[in-house]
Amino acid sequence: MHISVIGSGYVGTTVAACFADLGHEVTAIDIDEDVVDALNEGRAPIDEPGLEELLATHAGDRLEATTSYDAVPASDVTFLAIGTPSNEDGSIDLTALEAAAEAAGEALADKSERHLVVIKSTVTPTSIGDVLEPAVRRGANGNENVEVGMNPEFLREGSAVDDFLTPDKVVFGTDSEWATEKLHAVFDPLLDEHDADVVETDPATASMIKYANNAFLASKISLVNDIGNVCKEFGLDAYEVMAAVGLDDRISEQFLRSGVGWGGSCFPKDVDAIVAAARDEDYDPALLEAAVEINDRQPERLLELLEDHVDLAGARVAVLGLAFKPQTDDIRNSRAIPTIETLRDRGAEVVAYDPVAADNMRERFPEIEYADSAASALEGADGAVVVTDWDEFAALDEEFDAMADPVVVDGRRIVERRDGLAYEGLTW
Ligand SMILES: NC(=O)c1ccc[n+]([C@@H]2O[C@H](COP(=O)([O-])OP(=O)(O)OC[C@H]3O[C@@H](n4cnc5c(N)ncnc54)[C@H](O)[C@@H]3O)[C@@H](O)[C@H]2O)c1
Ligand SMILES: O=c1ccn([C@@H]2O[C@H](COP(=O)(O)OP(=O)(O)O[C@H]3O[C@H](CO)[C@@H](O)[C@H](O)[C@H]3O)[C@@H](O)[C@H]2O)c(=O)[nH]1
Repeated sequence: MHISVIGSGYVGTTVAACFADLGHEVTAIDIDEDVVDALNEGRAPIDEPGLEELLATHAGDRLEATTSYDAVPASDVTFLAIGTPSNEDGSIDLTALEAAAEAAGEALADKSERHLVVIKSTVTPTSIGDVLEPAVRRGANGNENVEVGMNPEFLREGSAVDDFLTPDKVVFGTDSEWATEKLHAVFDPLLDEHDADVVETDPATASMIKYANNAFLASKISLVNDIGNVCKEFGLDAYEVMAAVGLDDRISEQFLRSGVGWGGSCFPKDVDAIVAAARDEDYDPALLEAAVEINDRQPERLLELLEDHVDLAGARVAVLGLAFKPQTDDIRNSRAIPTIETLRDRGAEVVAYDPVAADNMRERFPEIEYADSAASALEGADGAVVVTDWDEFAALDEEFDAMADPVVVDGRRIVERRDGLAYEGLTW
């Protein structure tokens, strides 16, 4: 099958490389020439385990990249994997996706066979019916052969290839049996190798499934953080409590790690977008609003615990971990950002360390100091906070002895407690 994938970011590149690996002929389309050149040379424009190997194997053979939409009508199915960022009020900004949808439609205006355009981006339930399908139809000049469907993506950064190739479920949101069959033809090579549930529904429901999924996971972490804060007040260990709670199959042991909260390019943006979409319909989703509020509060609680030991004004504070989670250099909505902002507001001198994300954070905070190891960040510091659970922080030991005052507040339960170190866990 020939598949065109429009947008070659985290999702588009992973999806294009994996489709090629599953035996499809794939054309990746992006407006960014550097991205297109990288793909054609078999290089990954983003850092994801296993992606470079797939691109090196299939580039120039089953996978080609271009800036031109000419490949769209030549393909059987087109996927749109364009960013859907937030407007100031948290609502979804469809500008880039709408433009790409219209351009895909234009490329299909003269196609005489049926063609399926699949939205892979995360979009609110009314986006397809109100904005994206009309954009495709406008571009296609009313060509009845063009149909629009939805196939949300559940991969995580840092394990994108593996997540895509071994999903728990795939969701097909379509308006016709023909479109559902097309999506089966795309995914059957994957489903032959890997047993996943297939959910067949309409495009709006498929869109909502993606938001419900992310809203549930983000709220699960906020609930765990709320319970964790309560545990801390009672002097109890939230990890011991939640390990037992997670033995209940209805709850599951995953996503029970309490701490400084959730960040990244998806949870904050997607929870904000579905809250804004619900408010637009005159419904206030109280639990989701509370999930955001609890998440916003955790960095403040981290620093309150530090203030029990250190007067922040004039203190030198080491911030360990800048990425929104380990195994990535992505700092988007990292909890390190409000942590550093508040430290600076309170007059602290910040020295930051991350194994890979420091360059990205330097663009956000050029004025703070960046250390090239955790050890040198800790040297002479009056206090330290842990924001990202990088494995290397678990090995820190005598490095704490070089602090002016060995105090650490751990926002991820990664540092080992030991004698001679004033250790505070955020929720334990
Ligand atoms: N990043 C994730 O982990 C993840 C996971 C699941 C779903 N999603 C969703 O998938 C969508 C895409 O996210 P992403 O992280 O891959 O975005 P991204 O910003 O990494 O990539 C988008 C790409 O689209 C390209 N582009 C923009 N306009 C274009 C146009 N008109 N024609 C062709 N290319 C164009 C950009 O140059 C960029 O390379 C979003 O809706 C996101 O919420 C993301
Ligand atoms: O028990 C946990 C698990 C995660 N996190 C935090 O939650 C955030 C998100 O983590 P994760 O879900 O691993 O990363 P993402 O790459 O953002 O993936 C999420 O967002 C994607 C984009 O929508 C979805 O496709 C994925 O299914 C969904 O897990 C990070 O800040 C983590 O530190 C916790 O605090 N505690």
